[in-house]
Amino acid sequence: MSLQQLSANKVFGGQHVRYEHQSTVLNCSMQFAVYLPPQVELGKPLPVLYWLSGLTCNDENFMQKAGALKAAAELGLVIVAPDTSPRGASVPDDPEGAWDFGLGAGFYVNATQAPWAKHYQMYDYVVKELPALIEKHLPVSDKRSISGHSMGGHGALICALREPQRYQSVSAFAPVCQPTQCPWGEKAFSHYLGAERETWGEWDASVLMAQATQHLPMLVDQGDADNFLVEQLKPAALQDAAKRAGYPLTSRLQPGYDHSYYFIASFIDEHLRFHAQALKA
Ligand SMILES: N[C@@H](CCC(=O)N[C@@H](CSC=O)C(=O)NCC(=O)O)C(=O)O
Repeated sequence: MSLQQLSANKVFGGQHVRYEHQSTVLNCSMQFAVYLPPQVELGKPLPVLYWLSGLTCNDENFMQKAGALKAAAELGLVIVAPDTSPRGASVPDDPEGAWDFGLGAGFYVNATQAPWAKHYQMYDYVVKELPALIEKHLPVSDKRSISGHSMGGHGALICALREPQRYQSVSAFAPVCQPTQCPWGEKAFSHYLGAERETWGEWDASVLMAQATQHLPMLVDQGDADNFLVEQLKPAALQDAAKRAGYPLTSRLQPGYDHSYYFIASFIDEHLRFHAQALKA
């Protein structure tokens, strides 16, 4: 597995670098972005925060809009931002070109159904293949945390709940908390996973949390002026599951904030400090 560098920009004393590589699990070429803080110069492997973006995003949205890099530079955190789906002419998309399914909307699950299963294996990509690549080629340690927004918040939660041993902490902005019970999730899961709804629970954070035995530090922020809050996001489902499971969830409702990157930019420093503490413990 090799990496091809696409671009590099100095920022806050570190480097923002974009790479391309051939993904074995996704059967296509993929691009991702990395922020390497100035502390890489000291020669000690650094911990990594994986950021999973939401619907319609690629590796660029977070790096350009979240305002995270100054705090990452101060904290000595590497940030890795993958794309949100497999890409390329051979990858199937929503037949009607809708933005909530297909390209830009991989939902971080491993699809089981044709024609999606050949490429849409985003869970294995972000949990296994990409970290292995990063840890082979970049100056990082195997200390990982994970965060994300909306569809990517769902992704971060399910990665941490399914394989807590791989992460030190997890956080999310406006995550899709119960994808088995909301229109975005029902559309994606019925295509990627098939009609048998009983199989969907293994990809639903609220279901997984109710069964969780290993707990990680978990922080969730949600804006109360988010236009997707009631129909798609359902934070109460996650809060109820946490209560039932005794999971130490910090879930905050932030007054006046919407679903945009302005919301993420307002709280990203707190999330980075939260992860830095867990990664250095
Ligand atoms: N394309 C839609 C809006 C889609 C949208 O709001 N995407 C969010 C994530 S939503 C859940 O996963 C996002 O992060 N967009 C990228 C950005 O840079 O803002 C529309 O046009 O309304």
